[in-house]
Amino acid sequence: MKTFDQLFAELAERQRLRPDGSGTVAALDAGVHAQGKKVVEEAAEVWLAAEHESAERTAEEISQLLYRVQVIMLGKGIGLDDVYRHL
Ligand SMILES: N=c1c2ncn([C@@H]3O[C@H](COP(=O)(O)OP(=O)(O)OP(=O)(O)O)[C@@H](O)[C@H]3O)c2ncn1[C@@H]1O[C@H](COP(=O)(O)O)[C@@H](O)[C@H]1O
Repeated sequence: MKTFDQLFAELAERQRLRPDGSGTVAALDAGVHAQGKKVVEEAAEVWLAAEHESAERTAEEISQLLYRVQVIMLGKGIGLDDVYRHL
């Protein structure tokens, strides 16, 4: 189990070290257009799961959405504090 902040730190490390086989590195290299499509896709899956599936399945989709949002943040050079100060 990990928190939003812990995942972000892990992904930032992937961005820095670029280990072979990292899906995050591939997603960052794919660019903002592909990253944005993934955010929209996962957001739609959250909505559909919330309407038609269990809370557990919905939570799983939400975790994937959070991951995709973090990829966008890293690609754009946005840190956690840049977002949190708007909350
Ligand atoms: N939390 C996630 C995570 N959530 C979602 N995903 C990616 O999103 C995919 C699921 O999304 P889709 O529904 O679009 O599935 P898909 O279309 O079959 O997948 P793709 O073909 O798009 O990869 C997963 O297969 C992963 O590729 C994630 N990939 C990685 N992480 C975590 O990120 C960290 C770093 O991962 P790597 O960079 O791969 O080492 C690790 O702790 C991982 O657990």
